[in-house]
Amino acid sequence: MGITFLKGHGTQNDFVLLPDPDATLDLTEERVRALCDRQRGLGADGVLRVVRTAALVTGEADVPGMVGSASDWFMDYRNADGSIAEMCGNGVRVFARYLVDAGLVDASEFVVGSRAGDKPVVVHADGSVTVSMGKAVVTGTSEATLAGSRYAGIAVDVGNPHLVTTLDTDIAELDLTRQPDVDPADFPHGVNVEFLNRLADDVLRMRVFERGVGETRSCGTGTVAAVAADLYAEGEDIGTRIVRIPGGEVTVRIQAGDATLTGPAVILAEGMLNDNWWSDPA
Ligand SMILES: N[C@@H](CCC[C@H](N)C(=O)O)C(=O)O
Repeated sequence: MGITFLKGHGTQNDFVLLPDPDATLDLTEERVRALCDRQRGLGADGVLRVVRTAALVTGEADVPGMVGSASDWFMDYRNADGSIAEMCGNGVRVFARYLVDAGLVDASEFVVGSRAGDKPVVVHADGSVTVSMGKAVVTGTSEATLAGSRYAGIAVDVGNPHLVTTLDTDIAELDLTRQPDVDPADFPHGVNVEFLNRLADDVLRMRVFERGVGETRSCGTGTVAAVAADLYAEGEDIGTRIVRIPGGEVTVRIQAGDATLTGPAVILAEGMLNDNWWSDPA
């Protein structure tokens, strides 16, 4: 029979989508790791399981963010290493694009459920998607160490944890093949680490080392954290920035109590997973 999958990306942060409306798929860590592996699997930064929220209410009642949700569809996000994360800003935009393209939602504005709560989305005619991420909260300061250099950073909670460092030197020179060291006391559940250059007052360049993945070509929550940290450093509460990442660019607008993220969201392929491989992903 096979298991349907789709492949999508948001500014080259790429995902395998698994439509699972009735929440029947057994999505183990091993299966996620195999799916995301770029040699033995399809290759992706993460997996988006597409589940009806009502199916989780009866089937997986302990999923955070789902209780009291006004959503019809829940984004069950997994990192490439199989770990679960609370939120994925690019993922939710790709998820919304899929729901509309597949005819599962007949509206351009709706709510997607996630472990970080309901996220309102707007699917635009030009292919881009805006998500309201809620409030990005500056939680303190810390530092990251990379190749012996220490970088002061601002910690930001966007539903998931981030540490944003702003450099005077060119971030293109950084070696992000290795995970930056951080203080585990500050980040007991790990952290996504962003490196920024300010190109202009309203334009940032960013690279990111994602928790549970490694360097990715974009991170939606990371871009929101970056703008929140940049505004904080400038002594401002609200503002809009274009964030250039290796996979393209997004626009982040921070207002009182909310942050919106806008950028492209693409579904590029659909296929079937072999049942034998799913039973025993080699
Ligand atoms: N790429 C995502 C973030 C995915 C989760 C992150 N790796 C974590 O563990 O918190 C995004 O677009 O936000």
